[in-house]
Amino acid sequence: MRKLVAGNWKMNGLVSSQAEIEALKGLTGSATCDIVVCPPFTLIDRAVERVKDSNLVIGAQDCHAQQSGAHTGDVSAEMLADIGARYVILGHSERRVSHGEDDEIVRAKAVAAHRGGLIAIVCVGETRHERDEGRAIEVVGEQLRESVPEGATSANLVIAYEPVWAIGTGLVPTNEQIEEVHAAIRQMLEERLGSDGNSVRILYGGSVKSSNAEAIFGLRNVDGALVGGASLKASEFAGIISAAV
Ligand SMILES: O=C[C@H](O)COP(=O)(O)O
Repeated sequence: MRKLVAGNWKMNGLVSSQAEIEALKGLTGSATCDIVVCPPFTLIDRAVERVKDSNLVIGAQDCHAQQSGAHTGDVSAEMLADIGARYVILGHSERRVSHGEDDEIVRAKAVAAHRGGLIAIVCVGETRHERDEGRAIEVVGEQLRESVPEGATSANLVIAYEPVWAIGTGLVPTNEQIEEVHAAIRQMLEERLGSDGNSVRILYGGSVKSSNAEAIFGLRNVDGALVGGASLKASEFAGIISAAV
């Protein structure tokens, strides 16, 4: 399966940061994977213009479940599609924790993403405590079952497995731990989507760097990465992308 490497800039980036996208274009012209950059809302419009005629596409980090209405401060999937975004990250643990987003909200947002024509990158992952209790697969399974909407297909859905304890910490699960969870996700996707579940890309996220990317991409059922901090610097992100063969 062709790999997908997505960069989540989180709440980072000013207009001047567009230079990183320009640099990334120059460094990834011969990449053999799909590449998505998800800057903050404020930069999406400009970023879409920048990546025209390149192999980069632009995504967003969230969307509202409704198409329009009295939702101060929110942005709909249709608005994102309207300015050229192609993907949207949903259910990131930073939103599940600090914005109280539960699986039902994530599912409603995924429905909205599909309605708006966006590809939803749905994030799942256990906390340290849940892993220590031996509940990682149970927790991820529950999130997956409840967050993935009817109508999901390999064309409009990507799953990102992000153990909460590995995000921004420099800690990475063992190869066995990653393979075990990704295999469980694959099985659940097959049960849910039939043979098409085999074609849904499952990304790993959490402290991915150019120095560990090759090993992670070599694991079974790892179809790419969702990269946070290391996506902010074009040269480092390009190093990850070049490992995704
Ligand atoms: O969305 C990306 C993840 O939260 C991973 O972040 P990180 O690469 O900084 O650990």
